[in-house]
Amino acid sequence: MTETLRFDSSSSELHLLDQRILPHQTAYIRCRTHGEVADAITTMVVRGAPAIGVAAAYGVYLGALEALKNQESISHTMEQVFALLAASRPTAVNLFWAIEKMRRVSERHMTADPQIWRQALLEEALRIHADDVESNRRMGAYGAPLLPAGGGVLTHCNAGALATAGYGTALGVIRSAVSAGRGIQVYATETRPFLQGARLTAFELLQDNIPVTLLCDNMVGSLMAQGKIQAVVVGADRIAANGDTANKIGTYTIAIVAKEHGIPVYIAAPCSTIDLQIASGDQIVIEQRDPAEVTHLQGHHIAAAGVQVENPSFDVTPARFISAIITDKGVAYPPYRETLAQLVGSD
Ligand SMILES: CSC[C@@H](O)[C@@H](O)C(=O)COP(=O)(O)O
Repeated sequence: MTETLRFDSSSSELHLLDQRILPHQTAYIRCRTHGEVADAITTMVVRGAPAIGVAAAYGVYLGALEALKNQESISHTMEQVFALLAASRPTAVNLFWAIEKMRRVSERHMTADPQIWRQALLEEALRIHADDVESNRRMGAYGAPLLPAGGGVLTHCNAGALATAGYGTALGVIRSAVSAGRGIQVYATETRPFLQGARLTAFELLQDNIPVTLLCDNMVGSLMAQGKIQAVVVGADRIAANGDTANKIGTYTIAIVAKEHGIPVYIAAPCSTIDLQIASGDQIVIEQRDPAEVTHLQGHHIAAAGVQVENPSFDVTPARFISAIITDKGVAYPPYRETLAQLVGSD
């Protein structure tokens, strides 16, 4: 699989696969400053909750290198670094989780020799990166048995290797089920307006020789009614303490239609996506993106000029529509307020 991101320690550059131009071109953008990383997150060069978190961790490290060259105090510069990265996208909690982890390491080593402080930050970013791949593989192993052998499995957006440091969350579960020989048929929604399904999910599954059938977003209900879908598995950007889950816009609609048809809906996400600080999905900030993403398709203006546009990037699926949450520490079932707290607190 094409690498989503890689850090070159010798040149201190973060190489990010430019996901805006996939699948037609494969090119990497090099980030040398925390500002370049923040910009790459905002402009969707890198996207997907776990990948955003990993990129932000390296962004903090690049900010630390800038702080060492600065005349201003290190702690003052680092506050600016944390703030800029935290403002890059609002919904995926993995961003804030990774920044917080980096902040703790920074504060712990602040009084040490500057080179020891710098090295500790690099090691933490590398650890966050490596742990993400491991946690996806564990999630895959926990989730694969839930998928129906020989059935149709629908996924939405891209919760794959491209949305993480590797292997994927929802697509990791699908990959594990395929490896275990469960013979599933994968259906991917197109995922307007950014087309993560058509461009990214289709690309990465085909790269792995996993057959996938593409659907326009508005075809989901019809396929469910025809009996072609036996399970839904998607990722998450933020899961509240009660299990309410923010994910790519359209997940809510899919979950309601799935419930009507008696089809289970599984969320696959690492514990770093669970935000126990918020009681319910009402408190999740939903990112509003540029109307041009809706009025234009690959740079072509397709909508009537002057039309008003809504472009929320995520929606919240209430916990009652979610059959189980597959995490890197095991599978949580309702009542989520208890089971998620137990999983997050466990070793
Ligand atoms: C493993 S990725 C989980 C989610 O981040 C994913 O489903 C999603 O909604 C991505 O949105 P995006 O706007 O492409 O960052």
